[in-house]
Amino acid sequence: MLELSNVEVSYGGSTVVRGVTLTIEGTGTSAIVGRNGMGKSTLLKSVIGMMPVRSGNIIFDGNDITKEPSYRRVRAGMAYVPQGRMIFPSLTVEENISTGLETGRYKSIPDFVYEFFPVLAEMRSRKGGLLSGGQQQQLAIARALVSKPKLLILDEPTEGIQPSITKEIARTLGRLGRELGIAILFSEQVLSFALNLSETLHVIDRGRIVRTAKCHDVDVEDVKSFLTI
Ligand SMILES: Nc1ncnc2c1ncn2[C@@H]1O[C@H](COP(=O)(O)OP(=O)(O)OP(=O)(O)O)[C@@H](O)[C@H]1O
Repeated sequence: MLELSNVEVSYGGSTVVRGVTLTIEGTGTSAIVGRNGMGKSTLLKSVIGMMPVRSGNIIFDGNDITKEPSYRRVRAGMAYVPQGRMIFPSLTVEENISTGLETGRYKSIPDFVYEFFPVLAEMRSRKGGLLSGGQQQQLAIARALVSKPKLLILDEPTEGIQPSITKEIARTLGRLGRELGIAILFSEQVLSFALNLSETLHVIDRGRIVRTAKCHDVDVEDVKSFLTI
């Protein structure tokens, strides 16, 4: 579904993603793990089109989208949940989710969104800024779902969220993948969350993918050595 070949991304003269090549299958869940500042967010931003690539190619669903603007990537079936969630604090839950309807896949919020996130149904009239971190994360995922994505991209979904809630989010994301057939690609620093949710693990270190493994036979100690300072 998604193929990155030799992707390089720079801020000015400083290259932070260095020759990344990876493939994401049409179903299933893949994690990119790495320490702070290793290039996870920058890599995901280049996939959704918020950062231009300096060289390399991105193929999505058989089409070269390397030069396509973000809105076309969303139309083609990608959705993105940014780090820090970026919900609109002064809009209600329902209004926040409705901003995702602009792609036109659904005319109104489909029922399945509230079925996956019942807490959002209870709070649909509450302002987004009054929600807890975990509820805001669910809101950001719900907003991404109404564009009917084939690939859901999440940047550090556990950041700033209590462990008990991250377990619930992992369960819900797993269900979304299985029941709606959405492929999931996310970045993470919390290895337990990544192993719990994903089938394939990629380790990023100083802008390079240094390990790729199926989660069931990953060498956990080896991966941990890239996550600790
Ligand atoms: N807007 C920017 N301008 C210049 N350098 C940047 C910018 N954003 C990120 N960087 C640098 O690029 C490198 C990779 O950052 P990036 O945010 O992609 O890492 P990350 O692995 O997602 O880390 P984090 O967990 O902190 O988000 C870091 O050295 C960072 O300082």
